[in-house]
Amino acid sequence: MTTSNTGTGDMQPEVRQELERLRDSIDNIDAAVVHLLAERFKATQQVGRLKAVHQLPPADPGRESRQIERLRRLAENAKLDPAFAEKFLNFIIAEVIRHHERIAEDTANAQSVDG
Ligand SMILES: C=C(O[C@@H]1C=C(C(=O)O)C=C[C@H]1O)C(=O)O
Repeated sequence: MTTSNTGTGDMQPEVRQELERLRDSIDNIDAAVVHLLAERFKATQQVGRLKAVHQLPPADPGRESRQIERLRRLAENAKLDPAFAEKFLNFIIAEVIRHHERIAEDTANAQSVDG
């Protein structure tokens, strides 16, 4: 067992209060991020269905490059590490492309069953 302080038990009341205030703010921001991501995925699911019906490819590398450039610029202006912003967007886009591949597969299977 270590002696390091990992909890909030033995903290001065002012420090505890400030920590709670900051953590409340972090919780609100995390909730906003989840809601924004949910909205983004709702929109990308619609793009996925549109692409599947019109037999367009799941990924669009040109669009992705433009988004990454734009997000890096926004990050720099907001004093956020642009490399982190790029990694974060790439992580989300990879998940979206997986969804689009699945939608394309399901759509193709449904069309072959329908004849
Ligand atoms: C949502 C799209 O599909 C893919 C996912 C993207 C995204 O999550 O922003 C961007 C380009 C595509 O690779 C799209 O083509 O707009």
